[in-house]
Amino acid sequence: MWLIIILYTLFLYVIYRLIKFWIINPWRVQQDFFNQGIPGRYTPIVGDVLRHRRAYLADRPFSYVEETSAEFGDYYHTSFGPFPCLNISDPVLIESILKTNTRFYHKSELARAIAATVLGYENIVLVEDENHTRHRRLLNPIFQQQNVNSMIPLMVDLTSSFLTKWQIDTNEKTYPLILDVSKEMSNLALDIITGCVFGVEAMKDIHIHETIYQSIKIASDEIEKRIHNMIIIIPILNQLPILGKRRIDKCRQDIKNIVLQMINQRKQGLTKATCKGHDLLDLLLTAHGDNKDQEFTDNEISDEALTFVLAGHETTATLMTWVLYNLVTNPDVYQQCQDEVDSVFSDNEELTTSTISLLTYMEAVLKETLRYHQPAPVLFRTATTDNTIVASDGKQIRIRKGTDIAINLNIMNNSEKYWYEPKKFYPSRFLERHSGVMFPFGLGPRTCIGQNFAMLEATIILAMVLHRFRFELVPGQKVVLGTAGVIRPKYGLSMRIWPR
Ligand code: HEM
Repeated sequence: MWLIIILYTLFLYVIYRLIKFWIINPWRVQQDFFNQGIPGRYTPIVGDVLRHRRAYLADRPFSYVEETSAEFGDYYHTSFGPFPCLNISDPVLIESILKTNTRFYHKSELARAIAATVLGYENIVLVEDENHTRHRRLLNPIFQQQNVNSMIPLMVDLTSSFLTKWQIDTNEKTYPLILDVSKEMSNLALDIITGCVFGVEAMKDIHIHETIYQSIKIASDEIEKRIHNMIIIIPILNQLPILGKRRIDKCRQDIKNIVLQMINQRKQGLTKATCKGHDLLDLLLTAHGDNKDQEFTDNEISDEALTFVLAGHETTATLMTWVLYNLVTNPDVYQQCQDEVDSVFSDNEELTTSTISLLTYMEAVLKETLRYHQPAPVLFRTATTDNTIVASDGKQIRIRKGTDIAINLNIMNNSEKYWYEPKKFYPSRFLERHSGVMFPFGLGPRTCIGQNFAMLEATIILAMVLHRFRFELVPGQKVVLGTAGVIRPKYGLSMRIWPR
């Protein structure tokens, strides 16, 4: 009898917790927003998940956010399943969350669930508070401009050997090549980041190369599927070894074993960096800030190395894919960029810090692409404590602990409030005085640590690609923004390519 009562009570308790989690909590948070006069929409249980999904399936993934922002403005509340969310695209609020009040905000459970699937929790992307400060203090020097600049020859070599794959004998009349530049840029960015992190010698080892490449590709595909079927946001279920989780765990373990083996070999002096200065693995092995006791353990080094690869791979590949698209769809811009590249290469010049600094229009093209097709368009945070933030119109917003914040950077990038003719791809705005605001690499203490690296890499790739090849869009294809953390084209991006 007692056993039945206990089981029954337990059952009621579980039901109560579920109702509290799925219905009562989101309702309370959203009701609180309504009471403060903040616009928004409350849909019990599913929240706006179905609206997101409909927009994605209709090949207009951003239409949902665009339409909702147009309806409610620069701050409004919705929920994503059981997660109540304040959506913001107001620069003052963004600065408040990412910079001024950063101690009240952690990475959101959703962002954590996605990143931790492959990276685990002990890496710079996911550690919080003092632990993050320690990681950042040790890692910041690695990405100082002089260290990054010392990798220019390596980036040039890696890009050059990748591009030989596009160079076939012209007599074969096989041109134009028709390639999915989205895939090509993904492979090229992976070559560069793995070469710069682990060294070219290590990546020439077929076993290492295949394990890392295959594991990253399989894990990324599985994660993308788990984002779209929403399994990734469902607590407990997302930990079960089903729906790709087992495959992802295996990839994670395979990469980890290889990276630990590489660290061991580097420590024993069996391998060395192949660039003029140090590669990122060297720099990680010697990172100890002011205090030797603060050095990273091998496990941490392995996690950080993999973090650089994952954080720096698809982001840069996405930027390069959209920059090529923006060039071929804007012939005047393409021509101006091409002229600049040709003038730099005219005297058989090589790419060095000084020749790269001459590519000012190209820099503007890259910046305009970051505005127009921001690779990481939405950042997520969760409030760790009740607090109040103030919007640019002076409105005070009380945020309850546990509320998610979706920072819609792309809405701000495309808003007439901040940009002149935002729907136009117009790189020259970055050569003129402009009052636009954008944060393509985030803001505050968690701003992208690899941004110098990324901009340098993007400039080198674009300069070399334009110097050697000519591009045209394959007509008639469906070019659609995809969303899985970064905005790669959903159906790829086919281009015709000729040597110059
Ligand atoms: C165009 C290329 C890139 C873009 C658009 C980009 C964008 C971003 C953004 C927006 C953040 C902030 C995330 C947040 O606040 O939630 C970030 C963080 C980060 N990025 Fe990048 N990134 C790029 C390339 C790279 C590269 C090449 C690397 C490494 C070599 C890298 C490593 C990181 C790391 C480690 C963090 C976490 C920093 C922290 O939490 O302290 N990123 N990135």
